[in-house]
Amino acid sequence: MYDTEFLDIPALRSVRGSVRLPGSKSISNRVLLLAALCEGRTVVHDLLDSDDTRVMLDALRALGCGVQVDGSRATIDGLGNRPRQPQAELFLGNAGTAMRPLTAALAVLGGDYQLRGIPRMHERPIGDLVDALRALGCTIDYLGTPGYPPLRIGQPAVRLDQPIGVRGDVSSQFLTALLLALPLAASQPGRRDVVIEVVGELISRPYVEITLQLLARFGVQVQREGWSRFTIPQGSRYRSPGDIHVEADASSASYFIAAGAISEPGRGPNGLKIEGVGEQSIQGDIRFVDAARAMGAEIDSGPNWLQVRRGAWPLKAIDLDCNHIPDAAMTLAAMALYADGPSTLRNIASWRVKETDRIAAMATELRKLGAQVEEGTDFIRVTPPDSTTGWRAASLHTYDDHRMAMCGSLAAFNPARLPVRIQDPRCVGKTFPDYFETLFAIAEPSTPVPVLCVDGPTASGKGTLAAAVAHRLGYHYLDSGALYRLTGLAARQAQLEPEPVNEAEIAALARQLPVQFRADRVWLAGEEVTEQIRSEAAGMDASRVSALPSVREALLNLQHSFARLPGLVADGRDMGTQIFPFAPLKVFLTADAAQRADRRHKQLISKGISANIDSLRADLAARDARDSSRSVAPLQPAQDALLLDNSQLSVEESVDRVLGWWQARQPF
Ligand SMILES: Nc1ncnc2c1ncn2[C@@H]1O[C@H](COP(=O)(O)OP(=O)(O)O)[C@@H](O)[C@H]1O
Ligand SMILES: Nc1ccn([C@@H]2O[C@H](COP(=O)(O)OP(=O)(O)O)[C@@H](O)[C@H]2O)c(=O)n1
Repeated sequence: MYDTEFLDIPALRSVRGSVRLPGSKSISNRVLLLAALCEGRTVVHDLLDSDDTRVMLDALRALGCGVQVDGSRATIDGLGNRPRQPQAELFLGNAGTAMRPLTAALAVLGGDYQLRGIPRMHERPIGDLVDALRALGCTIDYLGTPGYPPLRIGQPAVRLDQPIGVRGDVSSQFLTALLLALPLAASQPGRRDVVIEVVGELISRPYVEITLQLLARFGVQVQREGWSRFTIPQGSRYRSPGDIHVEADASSASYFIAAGAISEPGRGPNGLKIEGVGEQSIQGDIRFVDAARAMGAEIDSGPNWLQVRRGAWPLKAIDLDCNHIPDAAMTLAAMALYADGPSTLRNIASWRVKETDRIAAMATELRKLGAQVEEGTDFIRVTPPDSTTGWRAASLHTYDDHRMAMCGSLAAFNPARLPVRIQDPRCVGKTFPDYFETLFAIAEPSTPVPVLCVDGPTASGKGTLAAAVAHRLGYHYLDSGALYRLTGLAARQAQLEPEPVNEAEIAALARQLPVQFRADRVWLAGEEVTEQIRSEAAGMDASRVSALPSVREALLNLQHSFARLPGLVADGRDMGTQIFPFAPLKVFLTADAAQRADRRHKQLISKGISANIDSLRADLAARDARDSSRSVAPLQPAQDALLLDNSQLSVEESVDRVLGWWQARQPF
């Protein structure tokens, strides 16, 4: 997951290959609650690991439920009809799929519970559900603004003699919450059928369909008359299905369906394969497939997969009632940027009470990209930017809304080849923590991947600066010196002196270097050598092998392979002059020699490596001299490099200076 302030996505041309998507949020949280409410053990497979599922798991633990998570598998030991903790304070973040059903279930079961969330959760209405539960005899108090969380739940005196009325036109989650909670009441001895009547027209019906299907998997068959009356038969009781698999998230699939539909056709005919969900999915958002087809996408499907490629181009504008796919419809708004005219998405009033006011947010952000957008209480109309002159490079605000961030990324496929900035990219953690990594793994950029080079003499602080800048930008990091250090070590291990007589053999080793970088650690042929290559002796060997032209040549492809989406910060001696000559920013970092020797001395001592300051100064001078005077790729600033002498600067000041230069080169 990108935990950066923003993420700059270079212009993208196409997607190809295959993606496996994380489990559905709606199914994951429903299944977790159902598993907690029944007796016995349920093993949940392919569970989504995200902010919203984590708050649900934490809540279930707080209620005394047995919860064990191992990767994407969770083992839940259910509570039966009674939480083991009669009193608890639950923090539910911004997860509507946790807040609403837990409110209903706990209100029916009774106890002393407080349910809270982040500030936005306290602005998301819950009054209709509370009204329905109070009419049923539940005790619920508002702890803040009436009609909104936080809530306090007490002991109920449940009455089932009347049908329970609930509004269906604000959020279908209220009905879902009652459907999940009321089997607990129906299972009590002597109780009667429980009848729920929906007041107003029910929106987002497919989500209710998911609820009904999952209730059936857990042993409760709800009878439904149209979409207005639901009966839970007397004596209904939750029974664990034992094992249950969560489908991949159909809403998450929508971004990749869209990407496949707008992706330039590649060399191969097949487009993008999406695994984990097929057209027969129980999730309502799978109907996004029809909308995408209407816009021109070519989509094939099998039992658990979709295959997408571009069909009509530009896409065909649509005018669609999106009530049945409220979440995935946001993706259509992004696809509308590539259509042949204005597209109108109707019946989407529920967007206004989601993670943010999504109609207003979408209108504001799409306008930044150059689209004309008209919004009403329950519709949005998007007129795309002119494909040759209308696009703008934009920094998109994401409103702590995962879908705004994922939709925004689709603007990177713009024909003007402009990058797009996604602010606060970590908000995708709500449903799809690795969304951007997944996108980058299958996307091809339409312009070279941006590279920021930091070159300079030994111990000037290149590695420190480059790694920090990479971290702040969410970019990959290449420590090219480590490759020469590794080559030096490989030569030693092969009993080869780092001398010109052995040049061909050392170059052969460098070409096949069995190296792996993971987190901050380095492996050579399966052996961890992170510390070993940091000694001054290893540095000296590196300097010697690096003077051999065929060794430099042999390491070229490996270095280029680090330039991957979304970008790279590379440090070394010749990043800007030889390896990435077209890099948009090159920094030549220096500090005076005494300072550098002193820094290196402190650095080695702090790592527990003994060092002598005098010999360090001498080594440093020798290395500077060799690196600067060698015939190939001598250490020197690129013509277009910016010089930074950090003798008097702290690390943070150097990082801020370089980020400032980088920002000045961005179009937003
Ligand atoms: N601007 C700076 N001010 C003070 N110390 C620094 C600065 N930059 C780096 N250092 C320290 O100097 C040492 C050498 O830095 P390093 O990044 O390993 O250099 P290089 O990669 O150029 O050999 C490290 O201990 C680092 O913390
Ligand atoms: N791009 C690069 C990086 C390192 N090198 C060589 O590899 C040696 C070790 O590089 P390094 O960056 O790890 O060294 P320090 O700057 O940390 O001392 C340097 O002394 C250079 O001779 C190079 O020639 N070209």
